[in-house]
Amino acid sequence: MSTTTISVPSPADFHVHLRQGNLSQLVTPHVREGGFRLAYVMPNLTPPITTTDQALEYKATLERIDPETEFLMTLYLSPDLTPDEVRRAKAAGIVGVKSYPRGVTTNSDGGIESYEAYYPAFGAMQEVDMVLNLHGEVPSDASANIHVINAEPTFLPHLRKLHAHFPRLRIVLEHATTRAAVETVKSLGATVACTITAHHLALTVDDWAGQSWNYCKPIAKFPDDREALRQVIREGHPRFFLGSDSAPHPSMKKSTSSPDHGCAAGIYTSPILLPLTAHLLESFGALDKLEGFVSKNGRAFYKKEIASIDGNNIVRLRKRKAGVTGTYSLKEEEVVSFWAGKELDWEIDNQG
Ligand SMILES: O=C1C[C@@H](C(=O)O)NC(=O)N1
Repeated sequence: MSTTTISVPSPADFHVHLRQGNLSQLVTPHVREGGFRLAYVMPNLTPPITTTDQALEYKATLERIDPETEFLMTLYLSPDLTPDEVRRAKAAGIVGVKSYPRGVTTNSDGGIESYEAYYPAFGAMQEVDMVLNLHGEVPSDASANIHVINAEPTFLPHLRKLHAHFPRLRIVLEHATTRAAVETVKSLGATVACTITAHHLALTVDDWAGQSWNYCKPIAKFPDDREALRQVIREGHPRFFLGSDSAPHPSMKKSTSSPDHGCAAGIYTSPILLPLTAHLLESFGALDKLEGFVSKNGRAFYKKEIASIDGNNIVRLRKRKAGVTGTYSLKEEEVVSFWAGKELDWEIDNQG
């Protein structure tokens, strides 16, 4: 690998929010502009995507916006997900089901309150080989001393239990932020994997306390937790891969300048994702793991290996400092990218 250019075969973002309406028109092309060829699309729209028909309609809309990106669709876990609906979804090419515990993040009001209630659906998913994507936090509960800092470690027993009950069900713990989560996933079998975001490789608590643009769920944790995320990438562990959780929100909803609304959880990385990931991996000595982290590992877990490697699906990065564009807008929509105003050491050279 040269130190001035890197070629990555068909990068895949295994966790991204592409929204709806004008916001979707604005952000969907950024997946490709940010260097990615495949988007694993989250279903937390309003209303959420809970049925096969809704997911297919959403997919068609995204394909109209960008016909060249491959969109893999998910359903939002809800009582609509009967075993029959699982089989229908599988037959229609839907890849996964995303579980949001109630109230932990954006559009999770319809989220779940018990995993056991969904055991029949999980059994059907195991049978037909669909993937279960877990937002790995439990809701805050002052009476049990559960809060945003310990919500992920407190969730991990649920992951262990689900894997024990459904050992052949492919499960992804999404956007891990703690050493405890990394160690738990490593200790489990080949059917359990884990996504890591780019922003959690950069941030710790000090970066979001008082800085609403860096607020997301799960929140970035302590330096030692961030080090565990970096270390597992340095090791090249095959069950850990990129899922950006790129989550655009209108600027007004990220700003704390008005007292009548809180700050939306979500960090927007799509437009700069591949250069940002290369920049971060290089900063902690893992640039040689870039291909595994952004392409091979996730593709192997999802059984979406690249059919043939040719110029069309190679994305090249070159080492050159480039400023991060701050604001993107379309009609009345405006979003601001992570690291706006900063510099990255890598930029996309050409796209096939
Ligand atoms: O899990 C999530 C959801 C996402 C969103 O905005 O949809 N934002 C987040 O920060 N985390």
